[in-house]
Amino acid sequence: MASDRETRRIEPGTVAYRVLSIRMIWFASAVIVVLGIAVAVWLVAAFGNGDAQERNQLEAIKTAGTVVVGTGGAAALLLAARRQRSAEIALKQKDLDQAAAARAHALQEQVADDTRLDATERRLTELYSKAVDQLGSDRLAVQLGGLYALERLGQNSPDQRQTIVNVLCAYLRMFSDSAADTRPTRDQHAVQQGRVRHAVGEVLAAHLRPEAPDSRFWPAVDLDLGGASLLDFDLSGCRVRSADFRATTFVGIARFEGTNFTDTVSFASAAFTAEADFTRAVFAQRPHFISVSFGSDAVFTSANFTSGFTFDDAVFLARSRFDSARFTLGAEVVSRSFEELPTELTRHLRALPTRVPYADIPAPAAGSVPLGVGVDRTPAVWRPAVDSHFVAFMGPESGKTTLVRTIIRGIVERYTPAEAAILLVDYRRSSLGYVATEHLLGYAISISQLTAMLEDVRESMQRRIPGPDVTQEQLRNRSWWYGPELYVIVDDAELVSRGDTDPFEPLREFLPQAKDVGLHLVVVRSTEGAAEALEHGALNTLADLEVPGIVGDGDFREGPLLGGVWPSALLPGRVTKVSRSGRELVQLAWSESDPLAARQPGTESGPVSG
Ligand SMILES: Nc1ncnc2c1ncn2[C@@H]1O[C@H](COP(=O)(O)OP(=O)(O)OP(=O)(O)O)[C@@H](O)[C@H]1O
Repeated sequence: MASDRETRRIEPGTVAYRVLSIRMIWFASAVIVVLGIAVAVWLVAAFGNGDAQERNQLEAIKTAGTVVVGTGGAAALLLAARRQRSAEIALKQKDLDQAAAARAHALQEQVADDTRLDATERRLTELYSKAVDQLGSDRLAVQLGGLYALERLGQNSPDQRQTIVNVLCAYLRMFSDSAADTRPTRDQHAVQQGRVRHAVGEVLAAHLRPEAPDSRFWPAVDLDLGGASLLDFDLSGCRVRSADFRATTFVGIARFEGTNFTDTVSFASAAFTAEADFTRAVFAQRPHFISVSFGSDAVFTSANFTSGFTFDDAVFLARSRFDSARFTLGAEVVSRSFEELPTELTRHLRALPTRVPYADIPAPAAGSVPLGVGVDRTPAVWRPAVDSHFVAFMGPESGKTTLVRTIIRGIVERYTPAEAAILLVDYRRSSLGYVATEHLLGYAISISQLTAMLEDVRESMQRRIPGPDVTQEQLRNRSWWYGPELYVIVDDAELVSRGDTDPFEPLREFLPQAKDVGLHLVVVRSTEGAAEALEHGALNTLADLEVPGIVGDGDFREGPLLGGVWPSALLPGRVTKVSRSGRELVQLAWSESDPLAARQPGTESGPVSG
């Protein structure tokens, strides 16, 4: 009760009011009843006789009574008004209380939401960390489990997709040794990693295809695969936002058929070891193909370059197809064949003629044997006085014998028989009768002939080894022996050195000191099995000596053969020439197989057999 009398302390915005007590109501009622009885008794006693004066007095009393009643009515009205006001205040207070309760409820919900979000985030982080751990496991099943857990996470949580794609790209970037990727391996760990990488590539592509079923498409994804070695990469039909393939090596066919790049894309310094298929690809921004190397066919048929392109210093080792491709020239969109495009678009694009007649090669410096022409049309040469030996790896029907003949012709044209003697190893007899000059010291078509010849060579080389009495002056002038330099030239070397048999073993010890003894070994062989062959025998010594050579047509799976250069599907005569000074794209010289004697009148002689 005491609290009823107290003025309630209410928050700002609420109204303070005093409550009428029950005791006060009883007291007022009793006073009124007593007052009424007293007035009635007094009226009867004072004015009961009815004369005029008493009537007047009674009237006055009635008036006074009326006034009193009126006052009471007014008081009642006041009370009613007060009651109304308090009811309204109560209503208003109720509203305010309800609003406060609603606010408190909203706050509670917010806290609950935050807690829920925290829990979800924690769960996601746990799942994510676990999946990433699994991906890094040593066991295939665990790795694949981690990969598919990440995929599910991305599928269920759209805001996590880019992060998950980044993780997958980072995983692929861990493998950058493209040479190792081509070597056949029995190492279980490497085989397992290959499977996981393949699966990662498939998961990425599966979520980048707009027509993927069940809302599996992840839009607006950026790819960062710079520097990676990607095996049989297939992004065909995908739509990605930006893509970074700088210095990426594509091992095996790279498929970008119908791929839509909606933002920037760079293939700068990338290497395609096999075919690159960009048929119907769409490039919304200008793609960068600066210094890219297309080891095999580059197909851009019906591709759409909506903002032009940059192919500065790109190297096309094989064919490039741009038929029906669409380019933007200024404001104009054109669809022309690549050859018809203005040079400002194509001026940096390097291409070589498909056939260069030997006679068209500009005369090289003295002592240089011409091989063909480079992209700038300057002669590509072998300088026997500087680099004693030379190796060439080329595919079937790609110009091996033509190269052998070109080298022989270069030697014959530059040196007299007294200066250069040729021992030609030609099991296929492709060049039988080609060297009809005295330069030809021997012509071996079988292992027995070759073995006997090489034994002779070994003996004569032995005699040329500088003895202890050779002076420094003699060493400088190489004047302690006289005779021609010996060029041992081997065509189709894969037929000669097979398995563990290497007939050139007797020459091996002389290869490092070739300049002292005047020995040159030229090995031309098929790219098939070349990586294996480089591990053994004389070829292995030549590889250790980092001799110059060429890598041409062949299966990229052989891996890099010389100076990190891979064989790839190339046109006949097209090769990469490798030397200590770098690599050069070359079209080898073409010439008919007329015997050299026809050009060397007076020096004619029959081929010398074993
Ligand atoms: N430098 C070249 N430029 C253009 N085409 C060439 C060149 N060399 C060879 N070819 C083409 O390749 C064909 C095969 O040439 P070549 O016989 O020299 O190849 P190969 O590799 O020795 O063949 P094989 O595998 O039978 O030994 C030639 O008939 C010619 O059409």
